[in-house]
Amino acid sequence: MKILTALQIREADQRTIAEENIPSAALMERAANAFTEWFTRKFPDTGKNILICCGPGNNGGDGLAIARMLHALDYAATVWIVAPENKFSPDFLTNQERLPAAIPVTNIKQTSDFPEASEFNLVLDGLFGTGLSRSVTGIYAEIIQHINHLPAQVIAIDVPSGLYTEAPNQLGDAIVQADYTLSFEVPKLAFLLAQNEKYVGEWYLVAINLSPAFLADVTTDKFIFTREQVTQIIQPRRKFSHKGTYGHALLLAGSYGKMGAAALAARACLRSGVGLLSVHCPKVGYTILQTAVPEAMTLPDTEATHLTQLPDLNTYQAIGIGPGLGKEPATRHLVRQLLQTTPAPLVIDADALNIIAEENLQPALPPNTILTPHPKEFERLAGPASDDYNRLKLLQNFCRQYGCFVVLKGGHTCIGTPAGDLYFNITGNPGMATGGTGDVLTGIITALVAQKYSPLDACRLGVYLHGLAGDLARDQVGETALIASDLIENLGAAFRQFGS
Ligand SMILES: NC(=O)C1=CN([C@@H]2O[C@H](COP(=O)(O)OP(=O)(O)OC[C@H]3O[C@@H](n4cnc5c(N)ncnc54)[C@H](O)[C@@H]3O)[C@@H](O)[C@H]2O)[C@@H](O)CC1
Ligand SMILES: Nc1ncnc2c1ncn2[C@@H]1O[C@H](COP(=O)(O)OP(=O)(O)O)[C@@H](O)[C@H]1O
Ligand SMILES: [K+]
Repeated sequence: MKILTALQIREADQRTIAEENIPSAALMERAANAFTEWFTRKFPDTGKNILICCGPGNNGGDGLAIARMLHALDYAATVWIVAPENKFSPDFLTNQERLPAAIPVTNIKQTSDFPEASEFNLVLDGLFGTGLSRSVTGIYAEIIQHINHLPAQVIAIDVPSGLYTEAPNQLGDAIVQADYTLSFEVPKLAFLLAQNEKYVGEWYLVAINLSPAFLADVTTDKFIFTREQVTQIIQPRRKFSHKGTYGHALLLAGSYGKMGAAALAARACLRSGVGLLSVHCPKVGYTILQTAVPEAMTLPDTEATHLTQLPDLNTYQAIGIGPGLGKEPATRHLVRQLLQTTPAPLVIDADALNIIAEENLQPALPPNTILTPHPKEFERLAGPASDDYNRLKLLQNFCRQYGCFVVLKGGHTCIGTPAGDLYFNITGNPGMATGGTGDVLTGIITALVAQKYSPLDACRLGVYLHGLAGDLARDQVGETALIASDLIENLGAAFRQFGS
């Protein structure tokens, strides 16, 4: 699914109106209908007092149409029209004419127009949508502060008012802090970034059937990957296949006190369909791994506490390195050697990433290598980012410069490709913010690479299924008690959703 800019969304609206030969107010009606349908399912209690704040543009027009629809469904709707300049979009005016006289309306042009405090349970924010062109000031900013201080749940129509859809706001900008954002047809980049969490809340998309031809043709470098795409990527196992069909993976992982990371990565790798798995670990890990993961073969290093020597690398289809590795001098040397000599594709995580950053080994990364940093590890590799938008730019530049795939982990994990494209994930939950879940992801992606998925498909499939396993685990134990092993236990159920 493509992530579009505000400008592209405006073009999509216009193309839809032209191709269907409908008035623009009909598209607004469709949007308002879609919003109302979602709203009545989410808030079926018609006893609630609903305030609908409308700005002067089409976002306000949506608000007026929604007010009319909610009124017809017996909800108690009150409208505030905030427009100091008395200039309205044509579709706003159309919907103002259609507003039933029974709905109370207050026109607000200045602070003294503010009504006496009333008791609202819900506020629908229709001040500004994708038409926002500058920071909000004056009476609009006052209204936004007012909304943010009301003890009511706030639902943003299309976009939280005051939030730019694809660029950072200025510090101190007035922005609506929504509990929910219900957006039309396409996701906006702003929704996917941690810095906007308190404005966007939980976000949902509703279809308004924008021109399929336009959506197919429009170009973007930012995407969300969907369940449908995962269905297309995932390969069923074949009847006459054998363990050789699904690849032999090697994991280089673990050090004294961190063998758990190796065990988690190994178990996740096996649960993700790899044919054979070997784990190269320090000698202290031998008994631990043979006991915790009997399905894996164990190749002990000559050194007790950390990895010092590469094993023969010639029998593997994928090599994963990093979980629990430590940063001893001999291990640093091993990482450097691996980058120079690997005959198989690499998946690199954790301390292996830190070693690459500290030793400035980025230029030695073999093409199409997959790196799986969290934001701190990425900062060590690519330098500090001024904000989440800037971090995405650094991500694109890094992937282009070194010809690699980077899985930048977080609430919406983002995969960068050597072509500079970005793919965002929508599965997963905050229960996964716990030690070891990243090691699980390394194991999953290594298994998928060993099974000959392309690097991009291995990343997309791996990240999606990892998050889905987390969501299934949450259904069982909740978010607080969730631990990394729960993800592994739920990988089977995640794969089974795709018949695999
Ligand atoms: N036919 C369409 O174009 C459709 C539009 N839709 C709605 O229309 C919205 C976009 O509407 P508009 O393009 O009218 O824009 P908005 O309603 O977001 O903004 C209205 C106007 O306010 C002005 N403005 C921008 N920033 C301002 C600021 N900081 N202070 C004061 N004034 C400011 C601009 O001139 C802008 O055009 C979408 O978010 C969506 O809610 C939906 O009804 C679907 C159909
Ligand atoms: N709030 C969150 N929502 C969804 N996924 C999350 C969240 N926090 C962390 N995760 C996921 O959990 C994993 C954590 O990995 P990482 O930070 O490397 O932890 P560790 O090294 O301790 O295993 C990543 O895949 C990340 O996307
Ligand atoms: K809005």
